[in-house]
Amino acid sequence: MSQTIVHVAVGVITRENKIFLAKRNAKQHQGGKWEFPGGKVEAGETVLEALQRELNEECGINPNSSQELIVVEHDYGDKKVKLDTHIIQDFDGEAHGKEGQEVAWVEVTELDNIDFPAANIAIVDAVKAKIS
Ligand SMILES: Nc1nc2c([nH]c(=O)n2[C@@H]2O[C@H](COP(=O)(O)OP(=O)(O)OP(=O)(O)O)[C@@H](O)[C@H]2O)c(=O)[nH]1
Ligand SMILES: [Mg+2]
Repeated sequence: MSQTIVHVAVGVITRENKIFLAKRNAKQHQGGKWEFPGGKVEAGETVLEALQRELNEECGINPNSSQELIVVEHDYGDKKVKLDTHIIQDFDGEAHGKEGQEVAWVEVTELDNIDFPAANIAIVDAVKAKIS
């Protein structure tokens, strides 16, 4: 049976060679793993609108600009996702776990040691190539 692809806006929030990560709630898909904040693009929304909304809801920041980084499609078996990933260097507000989630600022060089969902391997490679 063919599955719908879930379109996700993902934000790589960065400052001084560090990246802001959040831990996924145990009950969520890929629960307990670390993620780049973001979420599903809703009907009638552009990716950038979804990115703005999700980063505000989840981390309390408002991006002033963003750059496209990579689009990753991945099939988890139980779910197919398309991660539309953007780098955010310029933002207002102090990034924090607004929904009570665990968060961390991690050096780019440490990203290889983080427990991410499988789809994120390609994102991490793109981040390392772009920021060092
Ligand atoms: N935000 C985010 N989602 C990711 C990443 N990697 C990855 O595979 N995903 C997958 O993308 C899908 C959608 O993301 P999400 O669960 O954050 O969506 P959302 O904020 O709208 O959540 P909700 O459904 O709990 O309201 C999930 O299946 C999640 O496992 C990542 O780095 N960041
Ligand atoms: Mg989310």
